[in-house]
Amino acid sequence: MQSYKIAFLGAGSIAEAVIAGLLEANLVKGQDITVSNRSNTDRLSYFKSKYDVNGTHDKKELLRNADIIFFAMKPKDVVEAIAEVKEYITEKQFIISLLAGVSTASMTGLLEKHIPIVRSMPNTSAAILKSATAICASAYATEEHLRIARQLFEAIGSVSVVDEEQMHAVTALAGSGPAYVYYMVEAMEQAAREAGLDNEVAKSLILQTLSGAADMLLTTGKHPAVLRAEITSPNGTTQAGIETLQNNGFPDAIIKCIKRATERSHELGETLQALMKQ
Ligand SMILES: NC(=O)C1=CN([C@@H]2O[C@H](COP(=O)(O)OP(=O)(O)OC[C@H]3O[C@@H](n4cnc5c(N)ncnc54)[C@H](O)[C@@H]3O)[C@@H](O)[C@H]2O)C=CC1
Ligand SMILES: O=C(O)[C@@H]1CCC=N1
Repeated sequence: MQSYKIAFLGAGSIAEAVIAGLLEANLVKGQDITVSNRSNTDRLSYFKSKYDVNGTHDKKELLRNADIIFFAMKPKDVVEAIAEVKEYITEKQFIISLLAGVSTASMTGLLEKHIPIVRSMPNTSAAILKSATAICASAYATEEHLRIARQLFEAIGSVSVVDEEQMHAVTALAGSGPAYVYYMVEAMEQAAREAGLDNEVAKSLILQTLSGAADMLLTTGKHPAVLRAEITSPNGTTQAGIETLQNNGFPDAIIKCIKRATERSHELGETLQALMKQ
């Protein structure tokens, strides 16, 4: 891949996961990445020492040589962030937005110029090259911008190209998705503790079970219901467990969870639009 100078506006969890992944994949050199945040100097020092990237609070300096600018602040902070940097961004650069809920049209409105934007939704598994990322292009992004973004995200996981309206559901499913799995692991660990299992033994059993199940889905191509049936002996332990999940609304809770997170993504975008009208 051609070498690009990359700037990050925001140095939080997702910026770190993406940077760690890009460096691990050897796609970008640390010295070609510059990171900025609102004011936390310790956090920039952490990035510099851990990843050998550049850090600055000087937004002009950050953007001067950047080919690609990652937007990685919270949605509520994007108005202030764009106000601070818009005079330094040119149409020759392009933005990769990681923001949940925020449309490329809103960002273009705030930028007041036709900067190409590729809206993206990775997840924190980017750090180990296992992100499930979806991307879409703004009205001013070309196939070439989409191709470059795709290449970057393919180095750190899988990439799906979607319509922008679908980004809300994508965010609920895959952006937030790892957190739901971690929550389930927390519950499994608690159950193991209550059953008197040694913590280390329980952890090893749970993690191998999860990773084995994910690999079974990936490698066999079988429908999850078929794989589930293969485990469920009539009147056995699995049947008893699954019935308990059903009686406690497990499928319904998961469906509601993803619907509510999708709705929340819409709300984040609407809050920003209301702010822009003020
Ligand atoms: N955490 C996650 O798993 C994922 C988060 N996202 C999106 O990424 C964005 C960041 O999320 P996190 O990393 O979790 O947040 P975070 O709170 O960990 O980091 C936000 C960063 O933005 C910086 N920031 C705030 N205002 C700024 C400004 N005006 N200029 C420059 N930097 C500024 C903060 O100092 C901080 O470094 C959000 O929009 C979120 O929707 C997307 C995919 C996954
Ligand atoms: O919780 C959030 O809003 C962000 C978006 C996807 C993951 N974290």
